Amino acid sequence: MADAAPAAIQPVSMGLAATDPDRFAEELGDSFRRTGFAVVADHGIDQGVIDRAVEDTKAFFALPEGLKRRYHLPGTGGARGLTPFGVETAKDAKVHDLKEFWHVGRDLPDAHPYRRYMPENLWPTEVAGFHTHVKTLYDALDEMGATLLRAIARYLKLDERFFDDKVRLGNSVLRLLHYPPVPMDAPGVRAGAHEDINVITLLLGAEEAGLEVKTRDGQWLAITPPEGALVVNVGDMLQRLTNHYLPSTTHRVVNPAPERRGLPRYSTPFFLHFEPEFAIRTLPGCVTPETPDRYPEAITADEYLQQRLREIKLI
Ligand SMILES: O=C(O)CCC(=O)C(=O)O
Ligand SMILES: [Fe+2]
Repeated sequence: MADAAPAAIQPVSMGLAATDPDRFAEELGDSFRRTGFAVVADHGIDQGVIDRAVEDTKAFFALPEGLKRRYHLPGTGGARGLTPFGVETAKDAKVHDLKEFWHVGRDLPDAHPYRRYMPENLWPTEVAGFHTHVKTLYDALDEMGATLLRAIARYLKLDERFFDDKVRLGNSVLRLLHYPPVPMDAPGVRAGAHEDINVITLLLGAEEAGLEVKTRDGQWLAITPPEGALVVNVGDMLQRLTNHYLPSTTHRVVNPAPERRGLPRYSTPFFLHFEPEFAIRTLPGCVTPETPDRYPEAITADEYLQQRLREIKLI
């Protein structure tokens, strides 16, 4: 008999974070522990902030190819500006993903010691509001991420502020993604199966179908968040820190059904990272006789990131 369809991921209400933080931490953490993913309803980020950034994203990607390419800086790992269609390839995949994207990172003063990890942002001058609107969304997601990490710290029985100083100047990146319409004979998928490298990912825009997560028993489960919800998932850095107590699960974006192939898809994952010099060392509370430490060697967040970017052909 075929396996039963896996149960959809139940939304967790962000409102609980203020009224009942223990329950919020429990519901969020249990969802992560089961699937590596959580769906967060009523997240409180102003819809206008999201809409303005998404409109400007659409306007940028509608520009002529030659103009857009002026914002591609080869050899920088795609950390800022445009990564054109046909570059990113999921680890071990044979064909590239069907997407192009723009990366925005943290703004730091010129003389800041972390500037060697976080180059200056690029801003397209062709779309008037882009800089202000996209930066506003970056800041909102940065703050939301810190709030979610307090709940995760609570779930892990750490001091609630454990993550605060480890992510305050994190090398976090907002990715504005455009998946163009998919021709019937296109090789590959919008985004091949992969795990995220970072600590947690906050994803807006997954209401348009396509995102799927691999369950423990190997089935693909469609993520179908209610309108306006935020999808959050555990990345490899948090998986490593927690000795796999919180799993970083494989996910992908499949091509649309034939009747929807003519439509583009836009989404905006925020990859929340640690500060580059933070040493990722297994949390003692996540090591037991049954689950010995998988990572006796610590690694800095930046070293780990560089290793992984090589694997996905971004550097
Ligand atoms: O577009 C999406 O819904 C997910 C994108 C994703 O998984 C990624 O860019 O890492
Ligand atoms: Fe991803």
